[in-house]
Amino acid sequence: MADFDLELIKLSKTYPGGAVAVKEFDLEVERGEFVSFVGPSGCGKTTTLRMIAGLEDITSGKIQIRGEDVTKVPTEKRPTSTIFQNYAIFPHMTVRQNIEFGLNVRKMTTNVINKRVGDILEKLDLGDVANAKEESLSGGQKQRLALARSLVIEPEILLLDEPLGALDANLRRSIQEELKLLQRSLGITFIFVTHAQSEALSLSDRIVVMNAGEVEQISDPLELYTRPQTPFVAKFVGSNLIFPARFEAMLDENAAVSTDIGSFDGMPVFDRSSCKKGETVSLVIPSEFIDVFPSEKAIYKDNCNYLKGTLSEVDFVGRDAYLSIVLSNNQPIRLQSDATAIRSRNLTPGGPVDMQWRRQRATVVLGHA
Ligand SMILES: Nc1ncnc2c1ncn2[C@@H]1O[C@H](COP(=O)(O)OP(=O)(O)OP(=O)(O)O)[C@@H](O)[C@H]1O
Repeated sequence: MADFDLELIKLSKTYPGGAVAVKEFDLEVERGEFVSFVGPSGCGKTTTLRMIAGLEDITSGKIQIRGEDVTKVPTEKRPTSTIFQNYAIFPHMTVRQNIEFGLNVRKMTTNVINKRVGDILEKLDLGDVANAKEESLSGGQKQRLALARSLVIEPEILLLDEPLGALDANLRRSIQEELKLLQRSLGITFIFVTHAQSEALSLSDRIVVMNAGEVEQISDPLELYTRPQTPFVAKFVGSNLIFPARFEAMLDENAAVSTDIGSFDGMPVFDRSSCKKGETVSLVIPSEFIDVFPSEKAIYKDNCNYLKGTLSEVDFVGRDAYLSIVLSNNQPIRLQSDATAIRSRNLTPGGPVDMQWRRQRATVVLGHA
């Protein structure tokens, strides 16, 4: 058996009109991984998914599934199944008939069809609505029907294009949990396209961040959130403070940088030996790692960096606090913090504050956002 379930090798797509949608996309996915594609609208997520499904021709590169080159294999012969945002449920058919459809197309025997459909109806808790049509199904049931229809053909890879996009926020959260549990219990590979980075962060084993047809970073959610590799990812994922900076020198493991508002340091995510003094970099600090104190109450520690500012406003929204602060160069920033911690500090709008974070929490990336 091949090592990887799915391999994209320098996969590229230029549409006939000349639009370059995907550029030399390399990816290796292990069996049973949950991998999400995220990125701004038009960055090439759907095009990539459609190329994997065989719904879109590729311009160059290669797609391998379990070690076999499927680049020229027609969509119905690929071991993939796709779920689209609108589910594409046949409205004139019952739930059972919708699920049977793919098996009939594949000319399976009645015995196999009955067994598989019965199993999947039970697994996805659709038995009670087996004879219902789309119009009488809830959003969650439609979503499960779309899953059932895709899973019944026992694909090796399930491709999901914004499958939760049509659901309201509460239903979306509960279906997210179901989806993750189902994926784990089936052990099949999921490739998931979403606009919602929080969804990708909570569901995925790994996330691919795309920008203008190119891969910016492929990481697990924690790494992506805490160690962005590029200014684009720092801006796109999480809530980071990003300061344009110049590289000064390496201090042990950390890179020392200078900015308009002072000198700081952080973990470099570039080749340390090749970065030269004066090089353009950005200092990235996840806002969750920043503590804010009234200036007179700050206790200075060696393993931390500090930044002074003036608090202009605090908003409490449930468990979060949003602090608006103006820095010494008049730059306004906004920080998201824990409401309980902020309440306990008696911060006064208009007063001076000290922001503190552990040096190791900051990341230094090459280039400016
Ligand atoms: N059929 C097409 N013909 C020409 N250009 C296309 C076609 N489909 C997509 N494109 C272009 O290719 C690029 C990538 O589109 P794609 O739909 O893959 O992006 P996406 O990241 O999935 O966007 P969204 O999040 O909005 O769905 C865009 O610039 C888009 O305009």
